[in-house]
Amino acid sequence: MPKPKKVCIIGSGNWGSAIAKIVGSNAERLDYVDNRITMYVYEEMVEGRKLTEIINETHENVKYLPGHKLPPNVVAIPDVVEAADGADILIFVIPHQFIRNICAALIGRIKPDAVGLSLIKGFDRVEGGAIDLISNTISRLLKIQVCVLMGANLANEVAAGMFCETTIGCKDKRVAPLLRDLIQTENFKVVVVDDVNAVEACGALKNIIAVGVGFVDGLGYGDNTKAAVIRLGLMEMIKFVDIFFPGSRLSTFFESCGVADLITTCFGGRNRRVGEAFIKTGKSIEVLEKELLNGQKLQGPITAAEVNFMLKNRGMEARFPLMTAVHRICTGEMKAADLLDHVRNHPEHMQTTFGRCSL
Ligand SMILES: NC(=O)C1=CN([C@@H]2O[C@H](COP(=O)(O)OP(=O)(O)OC[C@H]3O[C@@H](n4cnc5c(N)ncnc54)[C@H](O)[C@@H]3O)[C@@H](O)[C@H]2O)C=CC1
Ligand SMILES: O=C(CO)COP(=O)(O)O
Repeated sequence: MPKPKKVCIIGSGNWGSAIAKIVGSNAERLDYVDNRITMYVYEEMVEGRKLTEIINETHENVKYLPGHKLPPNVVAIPDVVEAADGADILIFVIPHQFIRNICAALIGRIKPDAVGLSLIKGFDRVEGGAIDLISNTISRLLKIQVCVLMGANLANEVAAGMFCETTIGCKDKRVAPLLRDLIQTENFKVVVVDDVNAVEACGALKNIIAVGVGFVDGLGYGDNTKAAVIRLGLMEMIKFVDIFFPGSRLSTFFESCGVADLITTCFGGRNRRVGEAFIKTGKSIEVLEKELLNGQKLQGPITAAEVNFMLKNRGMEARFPLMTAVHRICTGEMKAADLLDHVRNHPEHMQTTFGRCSL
């Protein structure tokens, strides 16, 4: 009988805690998974007590997922090396800006045959004026295989057990069922596809579009305008994947990680909410993140900056007017009121089978 697989969750924010609830309870019934799930918690004081102590005593992440009990087999650990010690499966779920520091601490300290599963949405700036997928960065630094999980998964709804779907991107046919069964529940349905790059790129890019949709809401435009911006955003996502991840499949956009995640984030996500508040209050993104999110981190504006970094370096900003406008509005380079002018002549509007009217 092989030894049960040890699982470590690296991250304990809103999504990290929701996924800990699922993985902890699945571990209790799966005989090939070790019952003890370790969860790395970035230590902080909450009302005079350490967050790890609160989680381990009350089984609730009172700061990032209040109102939901974690299974008692989920153990909060403030040291990432200790949490990951001996783990066969490492679930990465931290805001993407912290991934390099976390990996730096783990280099040479994890099992060489461990498998990673990244739930992280964002990109990493790399040499040559480019950006890379977070899973590639983890894989490169830690020298392990890294699969991804992305989907229309607002954490609070998942934690409440409301039905949704998700997408795992995994090329390894032996690993895929293991990850699926570790994550899947009656109300959290997993579809596995092997188009890993597209799955992850969708998850990262939709956060930029959601910020733009927040601007649309803040400016008081209607639902038709919102739908247009979502559609143009989707077309830019497809074009981005087509250019930078050739060989990806269009069908992946119809999985939960694609259109569905774009829709849910553009209606119920933090990026949309902060985008709207940015317009209505005139405060900076950084200030609003602090004021509205109670320690949770916004991914859209920094992802917009990462994408723009590469598009600018390659002279491709004009091909992605919506993503470019979102970045420029966030940084104050462009007035939000000019958003629609920027997308009115979107390349998508030039795609017509008919030529100019000659009547
Ligand atoms: N919240 C959601 O509904 C969903 C989030 N995601 C993605 O999951 C990833 C993680 O997001 P959440 O769990 O929502 O986190 P969060 O935004 O709720 O919480 C922030 C987390 O970062 C930690 N942190 C703060 N400073 C840190 C540092 N210097 N080093 C390491 N950790 C630090 C905090 O302790 C906290 O756990 C992101 O990429 C996000 O886009 C994906 C799907 C759903
Ligand atoms: O990724 C998400 C839902 O799948 C959450 O989006 P927000 O970060 O905008 O809340």
